[in-house]
Amino acid sequence: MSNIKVTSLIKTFGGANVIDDVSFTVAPGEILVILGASGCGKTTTLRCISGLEQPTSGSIVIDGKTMFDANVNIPPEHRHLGMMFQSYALWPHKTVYGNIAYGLGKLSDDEKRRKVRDALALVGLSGTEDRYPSTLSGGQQQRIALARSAAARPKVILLDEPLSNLDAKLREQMRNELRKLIKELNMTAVYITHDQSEAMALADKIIFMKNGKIEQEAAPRTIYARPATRAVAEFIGSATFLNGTMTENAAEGATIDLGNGFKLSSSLPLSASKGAAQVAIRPERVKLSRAPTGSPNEVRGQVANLIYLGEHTEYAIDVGPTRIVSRSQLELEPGANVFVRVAPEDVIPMPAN
Ligand SMILES: Nc1ncnc2c1ncn2[C@@H]1O[C@H](COP(=O)(O)OP(=O)(O)OP(=O)(O)O)[C@@H](O)[C@H]1O
Repeated sequence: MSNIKVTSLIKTFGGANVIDDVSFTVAPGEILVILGASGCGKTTTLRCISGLEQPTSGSIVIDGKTMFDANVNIPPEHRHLGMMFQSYALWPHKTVYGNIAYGLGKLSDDEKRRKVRDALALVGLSGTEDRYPSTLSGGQQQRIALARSAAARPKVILLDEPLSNLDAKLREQMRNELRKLIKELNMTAVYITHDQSEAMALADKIIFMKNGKIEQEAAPRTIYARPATRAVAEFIGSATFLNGTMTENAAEGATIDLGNGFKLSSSLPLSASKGAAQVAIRPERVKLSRAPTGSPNEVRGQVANLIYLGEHTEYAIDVGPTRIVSRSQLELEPGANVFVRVAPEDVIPMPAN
């Protein structure tokens, strides 16, 4: 069962497919985050779901009802969606009550009052009906904006970078709160952002988009530990990419020879069958020691340079002609000899080009 089903979605602007055959589903109560660089098509996808943008082709089904296909195009106001967009700021000249009640449409005054009261209780701001947005903190305003989106109790809420106007600290606090509230309200959510840590913290599932296509769809942990492509590995966290020659490749794992006396084994198979191969390793997974530990994938290197970052130091280690980045708490000087190791399960195969 899914609450949102997008199938073969295409949107063309001026002859170019900015959404290029995108399909995904969102389960009831799930938070889907669409992540990707500016211009990858996130907003356009969300606008198609909301009905603000008309797709070129494809279909969109929400809660079992077809909202768009070749024969149907339900207008936004009849899709019963909650929307929280960056550009939908609160009206400064309306009270909290006025802001929330405005979106409720044609209801009796009593019903409106009840719904506003319920929505404010949900976000923990009961009793603020008569206040103006400017008398509330940034975080409280954000909660009012969510109350406004949720007041009609939509099953599905769409959020487009709703936290981007907040400062870093408040942003972090609000994203946790937002996730909690969406879960408490039992809403299905599609959230778009280009901030990877926001995506990680909020999502049950992440879709990574590039050039209007989905590069990977997976749980946050999987996206981080098993990025499917170089673009995903680069966007989420940082990584060193190593090229070598594959010497072994089986379902239980693979070995690539980096050509500097360092053979790296991976506990995952490589997608190529023979020849050149590429793997990625995360700096925080590259371990350093002054003496060898006897672990697999261990090699001697030399500290080329370092950046002290407080909780750890980022080292560039030269292993022959290969430079590997490591984040370590070890204190080493430039030029120091060091042993570098990376567990086979942390050697991530990249697709063959
Ligand atoms: N109305 C339009 N007319 C022409 N091109 C458009 C229109 N809307 C979007 N585009 C183009 O479609 C592409 C995708 O835009 P979209 O806004 O969906 O990207 P995005 O991933 O949300 O980016 P951002 O994070 O910057 O908002 C961009 O190249 C954009 O220039």
